[in-house]
Amino acid sequence: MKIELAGVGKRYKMEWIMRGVALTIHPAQRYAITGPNGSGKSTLMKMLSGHLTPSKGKIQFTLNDKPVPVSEVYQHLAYAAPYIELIEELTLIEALDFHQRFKPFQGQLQSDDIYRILGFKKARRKPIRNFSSGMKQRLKLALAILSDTPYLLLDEPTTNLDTEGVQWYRQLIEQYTAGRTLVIASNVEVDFDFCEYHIDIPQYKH
Ligand SMILES: Nc1ncnc2c1ncn2[C@@H]1O[C@H](COP(=O)(O)OP(=O)(O)OP(=O)(O)O)[C@@H](O)[C@H]1O
Repeated sequence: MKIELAGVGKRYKMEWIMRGVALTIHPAQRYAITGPNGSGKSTLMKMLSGHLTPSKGKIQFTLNDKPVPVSEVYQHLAYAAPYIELIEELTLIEALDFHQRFKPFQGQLQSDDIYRILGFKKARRKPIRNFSSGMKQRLKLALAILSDTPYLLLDEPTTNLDTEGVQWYRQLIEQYTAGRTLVIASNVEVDFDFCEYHIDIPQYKH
């Protein structure tokens, strides 16, 4: 996926969160969006996902040299973020089945492989509402990273993860993101230090 932003700005009421964003996210490259709390990382991620319309300027999505209408971007996208909730009523088995109906997993990955990758096989019949916050975060990340989509957005990926969880996240990135367009919003180096490009939000504040 290629994403081109021209003169993009976002305003909530009278406050401009960002202005004059001109950048191109190139296919199969990895980008980090950085900036202090409240600077607008999530706002930019939501615009990059097609879920939020800019107040000013234009965003164009292109896949394999064909334009993608903003209403269809979600079909090519996997997105994990604190504000995108899991369905808490489902058990893990049900959540994986439900997810696969809309977004198949990569290659030959079956539910059994996903349990193994997640590392909590015993929780298969547990409702997600009873998962710990770290387990929920692992599940969110696995659903997004293991999906077979060309475009992947991760907002604050290591929230609630312990040291082992952070290493687990980095290994998933290494194994399952080759050839995909990856954008990570975070303030924690370990989340994004492997990204080729860094986009610092404060530069768009003026
Ligand atoms: N729906 C909304 N209505 C009004 N203001 C909003 C809305 N969403 C975000 N904002 C404001 O936009 C600014 C940027 O918020 P955003 O969540 O994008 O920042 P962030 O860089 O992701 O922050 P954090 O690191 O704390 O997650 C904040 O001042 C926030 O209050």
